[in-house]
Amino acid sequence: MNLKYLDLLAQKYDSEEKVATEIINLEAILNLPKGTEHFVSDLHGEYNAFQHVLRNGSGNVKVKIRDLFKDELAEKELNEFATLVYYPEEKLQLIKSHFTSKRELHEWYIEIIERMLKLVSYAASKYTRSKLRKALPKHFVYIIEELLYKTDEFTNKKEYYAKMVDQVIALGQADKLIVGLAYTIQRLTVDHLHVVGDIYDRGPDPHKIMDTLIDYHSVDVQWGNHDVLWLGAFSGSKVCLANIIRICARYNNLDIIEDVYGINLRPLLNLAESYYEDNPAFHPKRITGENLTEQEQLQITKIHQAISIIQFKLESPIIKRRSCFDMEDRLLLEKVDYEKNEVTIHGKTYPLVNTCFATIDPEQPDKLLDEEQQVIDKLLFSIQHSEKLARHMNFLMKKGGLYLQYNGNLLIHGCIPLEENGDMKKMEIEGKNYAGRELLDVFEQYLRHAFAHPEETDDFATDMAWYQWTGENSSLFGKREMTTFERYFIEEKETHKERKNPYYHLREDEDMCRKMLAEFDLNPEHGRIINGHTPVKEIDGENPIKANGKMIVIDGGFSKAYQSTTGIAGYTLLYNSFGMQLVAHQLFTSKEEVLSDGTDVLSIKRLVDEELERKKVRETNIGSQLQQEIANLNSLRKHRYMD
Ligand SMILES: O=P(O)(O)OC[C@H]1O[C@](O)(COP(=O)(O)O)[C@@H](O)[C@@H]1O
Ligand SMILES: [Mn+2]
Repeated sequence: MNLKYLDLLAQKYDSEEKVATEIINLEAILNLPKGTEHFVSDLHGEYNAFQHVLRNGSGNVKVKIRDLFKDELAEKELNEFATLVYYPEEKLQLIKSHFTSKRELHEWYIEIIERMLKLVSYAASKYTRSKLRKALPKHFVYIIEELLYKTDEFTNKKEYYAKMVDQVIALGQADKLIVGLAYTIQRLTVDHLHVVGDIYDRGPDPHKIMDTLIDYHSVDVQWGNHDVLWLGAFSGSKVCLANIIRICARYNNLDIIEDVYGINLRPLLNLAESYYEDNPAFHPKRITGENLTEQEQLQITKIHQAISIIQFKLESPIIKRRSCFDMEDRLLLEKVDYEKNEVTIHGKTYPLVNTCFATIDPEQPDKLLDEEQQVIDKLLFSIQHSEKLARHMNFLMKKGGLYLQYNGNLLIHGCIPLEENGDMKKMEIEGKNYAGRELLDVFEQYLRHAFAHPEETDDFATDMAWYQWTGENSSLFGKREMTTFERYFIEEKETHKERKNPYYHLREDEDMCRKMLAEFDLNPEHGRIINGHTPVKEIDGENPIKANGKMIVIDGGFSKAYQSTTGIAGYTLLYNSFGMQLVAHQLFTSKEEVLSDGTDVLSIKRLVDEELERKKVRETNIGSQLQQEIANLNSLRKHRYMD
C-alpha cells in the first residue's frame, strides 16, 4: 500500500475509532440488498411517456403501494394514491378542489401524510439512513425524520407527533410536504437509471429529457446512433449537422433547433425558398396530428429538401477521403443520370421520382453552391455556440459511453459487429486492425477526440463521428448501408432495405451471447446483454428475451412513429435484488388521463430471472469499490494504529 495514500487517508480517519466505525459502516452497506436499476432505451424525444415511466418506476411504485395497502384500500383508492405519488402537484389540486370544508381537508392531510410516511419507510427499508436523508426534501428533513422514526410501541410520543403534523397543516406546509414525500418515494424506488441510447430525434422534446437526466440522482447513458449524430454535429461535423436538421424537418420538429437551441434557420429558409417547390416525398410526418397551415407545411417541405441535398453533397468528399469507411457504394449523386432522371445502384437502374436537384451541377454533383456553403457554415457556428446544447452535449459526454459493463451485464445500444460465422468483425483504422471490444474502444476514443476539438471539422476523428451514425462497422448503426437517398427518390422498395449485421440473428444464440460477454470480460454464466435500437415487433410475436435470457432487447417503441410496428409503447427493465423483470408498457395517452381516471397505463411484467438468493450490494460494481475502500482502511488500521 502506497504510504502517501495512507497519509492522506489518515488525515480523514485520524483515530482508530474513526477507522473502525467506517469499516463497520461499509461492511453493513455491503450486506444490504442491491439497489434497483432501471433500464430504458430509445426514448426518441418522447418526454411525457418517459416522465411517466420514470415517475412510476416502471410500475414499481404501484407494487410497493399494493404491498402495503392492499388490505385497507380499495382498487380505486390505491390508484388515486399512486397518481398522487406520480404527479403530486397536479393531483393535489384536483383532490383539494373536491373538499367543501377545511375540516375534511385537514383530516385528509393527516391520513395522507401518514400513508406517505409509511410508504417512504417501506421504500427506504433496504437503504441506509444516510441515503434516505439525501433523498428527503431539504426543508423537511428534520420533521420527516422525527415522524419516520416514531414507533408504535412508544405511544406516549403519539401526541407529540400528532401535534407536529397539525402544525405542518396549520402553517400551510402540508402541500409542500406531500409533494416532497412523493418525490422521495419516486427516488427511493429506483436507485440507478440506465439510458441505453437514442434520446434524440423523431419526438418533440429530447431537450426536456436531457434536463431531467441532468437533475436525476444517479444515471448513465449508452449513446445511441441518434445521440452520436448530435454529438457529431456539436463536435464540428457538418454532415451530422445536416442530418439532425433533416430529421427535425422530416418529423416537424424544427422548433427544437430554432426555439430550444436558439439556432437561426433564416439563412436556410432563404436558400430553400429560392430553389425548392412543394414535393410530397419531403412533407413532414404528422405523428401527433398537430395542425400545420399549408404555408407552414410548404416551408418545412422546402427546408427539408434544401438540407437533404446539402447532406448528400457533404457525404461525398468524406467517402472519398476515407477509403477505410468502404462506402463508395454510397456515392449516389455520382451514379445519377441527370438527363434520364435515373440512378444505377448495385448494377441495376431505377427511375427517380420526386427529385429536387436544382442546386446540383451534373459535372460536379457534390459541389456545394456558395449559398449552401454559407448556410451550413453559419449553422455550424450557431450550433457550436448554443449554450443549452453545450450543456446537454457535455452531459452526454460525461455520463455516456459506447457501452458499459455494470453489475455483470453489458449495456449497449446497437450491436457488436460480427461476421456471419460469429467472429468479431474487423475494421482497419489508420493501418491497424481492430475488432470486438477493442474496436468499440477505438471508436469511443475518436469520438472523445472530436468532441475535444470542435474547431476541426474535416479531420479523421470528426469524420469518424459520422461513421458511427452510418458506417457498416459502427456498433450503433449495425447495418450495411443507410438508404436515405433511395427512400426519398426511388419507388422500388427493394432499394429501401437496410441489411442488418449478422449480429441481429446471431444474438438469438446463447453461446454467441456468452462469447460476446466474455469478449467484454464479463462472466457469461451470470451476465446478460441489454440492447436497444431495433424495435421488437411484439405484434408479430417477437420475443424481447432472447438466447435463453442472455439477451434482452428493450426497444419497444417509446417513439410514436414506431408504435404501429411494435404494437406496444415501449419496454423497460428493472433489476432489483430479486432478479430482473421486463415491463411492457401500453400506450401512454396523456398525463391528464392518468390524473383524472386514476388508472395507470397497464404494465405487464415478465420475470426474466429469479435470483435464488437475494443479491447484495457486495456483488455489485459499487460493492467492489466499497470492498477496496475497506481494504485500504484495514491497511491504515494495521500500519498506523496496530504496529
Ligand atoms: O424512419 P426514419 O425516421 O426515416 O428513419 C429511418 C432511419 O433510421 C434508422 O433506422 C436509424 O434509426 P434507429 O436507430 O431509430 O433505428 C436508419 O437505419 C434508417 O435509415
Ligand atoms: Mn438506434
